[in-house]
Amino acid sequence: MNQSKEQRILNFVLQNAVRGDPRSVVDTIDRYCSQKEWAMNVGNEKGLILDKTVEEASPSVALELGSYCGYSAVRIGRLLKAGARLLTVEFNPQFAAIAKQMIEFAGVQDKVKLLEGPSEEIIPQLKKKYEVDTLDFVFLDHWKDRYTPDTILLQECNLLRKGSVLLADNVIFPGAPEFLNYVRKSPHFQCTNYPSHLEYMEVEDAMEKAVFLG
Ligand SMILES: O=C(NCCCCc1cc2cnccc2s1)c1cc(-c2ccc(F)cc2)cc(O)c1O
Ligand SMILES: [Mg+2]
Repeated sequence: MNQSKEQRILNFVLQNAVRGDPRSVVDTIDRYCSQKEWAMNVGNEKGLILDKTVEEASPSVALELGSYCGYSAVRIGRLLKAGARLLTVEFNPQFAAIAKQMIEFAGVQDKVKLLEGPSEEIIPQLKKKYEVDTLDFVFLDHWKDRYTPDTILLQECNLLRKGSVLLADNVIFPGAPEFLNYVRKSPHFQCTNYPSHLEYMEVEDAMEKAVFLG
């Protein structure tokens, strides 16, 4: 049975990156996906916006929706302070298996926990099953039409506190127009747009930061 693209990306990392070195894992994935096969990692240009937002938020508890191969989970995990943790959610079992191995190879498995399942099932379990009080940082990178319902669900589940930072990928391409409309019109969010480009391409894209005001 021939390999999936995601398996080829993981194998390239296992053979070319340095075990326990998150930076080398991130750089190696970017090298493969810019030179060999495009893949929907957040990439290095938007990755720098992600880095700055995470460093500014300095989260104790972070959530990622959409793990894919684990690129942004490793990118976020490497920046977390001692004792801080990232919960990353993936619903595709094949992608989840790749992401788990990527996270372990990078050496961030003590800070990053991968949860398998759809976001609308996992989010309501975060408080009781995963011992979350509130989320300091949320990276939205899953189905673009789930950004808005899941942002509403996070509020309904009392998972956001004054100052919680949401960062959404792909608000221009593939696009999340309904999410932009929702957070920019809501009195409960302070929004900032970060123009960028689609990973590994010269196509316009952007990230949107939405800070919860309580
Ligand atoms: O779809 C994208 N990401 C979501 C896929 C994961 C689905 C999930 C649903 C779900 C539900 N619950 C929990 C976890 C999860 S994970 C995506 C797509 C492109 C793209 C694709 C074609 C193209 F030509 C140009 C860009 C670029 C990107 O940066 C993306 O992020
Ligand atoms: Mg994305």
